[in-house]
Amino acid sequence: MPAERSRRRWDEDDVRVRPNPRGSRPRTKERPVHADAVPAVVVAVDRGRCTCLLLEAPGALPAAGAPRVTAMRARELGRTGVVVGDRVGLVGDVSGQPDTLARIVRLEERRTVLRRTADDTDPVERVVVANADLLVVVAAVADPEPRSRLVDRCLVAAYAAGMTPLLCLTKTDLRPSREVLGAWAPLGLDTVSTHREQTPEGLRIAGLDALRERLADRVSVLVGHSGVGKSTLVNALVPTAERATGRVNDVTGRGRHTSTSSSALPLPGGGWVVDTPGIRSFGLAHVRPEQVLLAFPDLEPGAAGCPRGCTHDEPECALDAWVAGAGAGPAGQVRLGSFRRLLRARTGEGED
Ligand SMILES: Nc1nc2c(ncn2[C@@H]2O[C@H](COP(=O)(O)OP(=O)(O)OP(=O)(O)O)[C@@H](O)[C@H]2O)c(=O)[nH]1
Ligand SMILES: [Zn+2]
Repeated sequence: MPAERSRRRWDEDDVRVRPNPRGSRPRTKERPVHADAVPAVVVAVDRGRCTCLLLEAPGALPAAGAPRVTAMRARELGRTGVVVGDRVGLVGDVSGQPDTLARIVRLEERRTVLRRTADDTDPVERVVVANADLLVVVAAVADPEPRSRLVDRCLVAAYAAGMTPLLCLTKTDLRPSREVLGAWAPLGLDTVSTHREQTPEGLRIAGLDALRERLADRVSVLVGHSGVGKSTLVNALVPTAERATGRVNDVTGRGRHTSTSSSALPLPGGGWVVDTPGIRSFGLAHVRPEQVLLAFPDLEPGAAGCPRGCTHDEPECALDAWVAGAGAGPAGQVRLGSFRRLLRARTGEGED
């Protein structure tokens, strides 16, 4: 009963977003009662205290060296939680001096919303990161073996969040990436790969340039199963991050370094990476078939003939006829298969 109640409460103030590939400017959700509020973005949340970076302009990305202000949510925001990536308005002491505290009086409407699922320790499905652009799905080609269902689930989470997915295959020094790419090839996913190599200076991660290019001037979130090399990547990308790397812990699914709070780290080349040590799975129960279909523009027109409320995975679904009539081109059948695989990945217990 309490879980059900809190979930409903959460849903009431939750922000609904539509995937917005063009990334238009966020609209203001709360009435701007505080005309003097200064724009900022939340880069870390720790027990109700938010570290915010002041912005030159409300829509801008923060500069790494922007003034840092600690702030608390004002009561007038109601129950709405503030998460990393939120764009906010601050009043009060915004000097950023030690022991000062500003107040968050405004929360801008979220352009993208990445959620994580309820779990044993927390029965409420929560927003983890707001306004991130790119979901980097990190999977190792080996050690640990790639888990296709988990990758599929991450992709669905990206589409549902309104974020662009990027597949990052790590450890290609252990096995050629083409051996594992087959499962995702029909999705036409943007993919990069990284590997470790021995240099006279020691071990280093190679292949980072392509990844850096994708991350530049965007806000990205790295997700992936424990041990795939996320911390190693973050350390290589953000030399000051110093995240602990560890062995795979098959029992807990976590590495040695576990922390529950997310934080955004500035990339030397511009842009931010959000480190979310807590995310191991996503809540996908809320994801509608239509949201996943948006990721398949070649199939989308075929759904015009579907019955109302079609799950797109039922005998009456018009997509089969559309594909059979070559409406989606020569790859239509394979694409439809991938679409339905992603739909099915939303539900059921298992791998993650
Ligand atoms: N062979 C090889 N090993 C790698 C590579 N990248 C990381 N590793 C190793 O893989 C192991 C796991 O790396 P981590 O960076 O800790 O993985 P993680 O995804 O952060 O894991 P958690 O912290 O448990 O979530 C470590 O022993 C790394 O040294 C790579 O490109 N090639
Ligand atoms: Zn249908």
